[in-house]
Amino acid sequence: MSDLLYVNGGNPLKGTITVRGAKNFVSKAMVASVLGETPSELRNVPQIRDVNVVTGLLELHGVRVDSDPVAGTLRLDPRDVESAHVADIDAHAGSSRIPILFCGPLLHRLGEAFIPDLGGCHIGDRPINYHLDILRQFGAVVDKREQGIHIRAPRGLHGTKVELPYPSVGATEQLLLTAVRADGVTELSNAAIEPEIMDLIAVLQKMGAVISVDTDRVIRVEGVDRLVGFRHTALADRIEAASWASAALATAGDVYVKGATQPEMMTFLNTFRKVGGEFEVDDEGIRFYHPGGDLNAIVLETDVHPGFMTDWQQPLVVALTQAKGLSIVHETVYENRFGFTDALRGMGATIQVYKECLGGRPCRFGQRNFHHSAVISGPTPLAAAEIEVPDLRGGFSHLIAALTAKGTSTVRGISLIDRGYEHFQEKLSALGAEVGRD
Ligand SMILES: CC(=O)N[C@H]1[C@@H](OP(=O)(O)OP(=O)(O)OC[C@H]2O[C@@H](n3ccc(=O)[nH]c3=O)[C@H](O)[C@@H]2O)O[C@H](CO)[C@@H](O)[C@@H]1O
Ligand SMILES: C=C(OP(=O)(O)O)C(=O)O
Repeated sequence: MSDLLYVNGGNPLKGTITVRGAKNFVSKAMVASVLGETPSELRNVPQIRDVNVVTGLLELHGVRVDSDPVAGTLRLDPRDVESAHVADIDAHAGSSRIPILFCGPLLHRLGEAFIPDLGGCHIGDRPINYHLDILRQFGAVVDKREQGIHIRAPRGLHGTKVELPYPSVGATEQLLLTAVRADGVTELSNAAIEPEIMDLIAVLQKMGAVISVDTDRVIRVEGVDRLVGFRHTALADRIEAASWASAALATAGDVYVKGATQPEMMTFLNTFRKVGGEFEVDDEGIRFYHPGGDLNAIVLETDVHPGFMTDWQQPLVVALTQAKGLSIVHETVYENRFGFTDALRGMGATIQVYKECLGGRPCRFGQRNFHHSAVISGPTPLAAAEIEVPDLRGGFSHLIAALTAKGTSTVRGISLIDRGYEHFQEKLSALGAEVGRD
């Protein structure tokens, strides 16, 4: 199928779509299954490319994966991991951020692992130094090689005390997936506590792990000798839900997101309301709509949970181009997440990016050369354009811009969006958008 989408914009998105399990949880739960002695079952799994990539990695390592994509169920049987001969790991290098999380489970199962270079969105340098430091603290020996890292644990893995310099999601997950079967107690200070991490902890607890989370970002894990499989229904994708909410706002539409849940979206909902959007929560999902009249400019800072998620930022910025006045957005999680605004400027948006920390407290990127603050002046009509998708959320943001603009836009590279948005073209059509491929 062509990698280009035609979007005839200018009409409000209206209707109902469904979101399923969170990309940033499902892939980690799939990795956790390797730690079990018996098969696991994961439900509410979306059909997205990251799930396919992790399925490929698991199969490579001898995990049998049976999937019912329509029902959204995965059965993961790790009983043959020890007998797998991994010769072809490069096949999946570069596709996602997940390979690094195989370290702990594979060290426990096999005593060694080869991890290819990571992929994921190009929104900053995205080093893995915290991951490697954590693994070394557990007693692993890490050799950097040309196309990845080779890691071994000749003397086993032992509980340790770690303080993260920054509450990294991936590094917290690395620690959890390694500590659950390490010898002794592990304590992590300054841990990330995103809802997807809490759901991973729930999965590990079902498997037999002993993990406690304090209110001060301290996680304690008591290592156990064996873990079993889990049965679990993935929490909803709060990033996808917020993306559709932003699309509803930018196009002056009305979208009911079935499956969206309030507790994980509290911070987004507060911001959505301040911008002038309205929402109604019920037992099945959340209705997001533009009530008419002007939208309001806001000052916003992205942060780790419970702050405003960085992954919500890019779609919302498109809606802010339609708000009255000057909005300020300070991106404090990634140093390079405003590249997508180039295309918005080309469509008529007034957005300036700055190296300074605007609008709030200074962040890690302040005294350095990163354009990590944006000032958006609106409202500005957007004009149809030819756009190239830069990354997952930036790509969805470009789609929203094309839907907001009158006329026909061409959006290239849309397969990047498949990594995190299930059936997005069908969903757009269900909301009345005029979209098509050659
Ligand atoms: C697959 C997945 O779940 N991806 C999510 C995960 O990414 P990911 O787990 O990669 O993000 P992290 O929370 O680790 O990154 C946060 C910050 O820490 C820095 N850092 C991280 C690790 C490290 O070893 N060294 C280091 O300096 C990063 O460069 C970044 O500036 O959390 C991010 C923050 O909520 C989300 O945007 C991503 O959607
Ligand atoms: C940055 C993202 O994902 P990843 O970490 O998989 O690149 C995202 O989901 O927006």
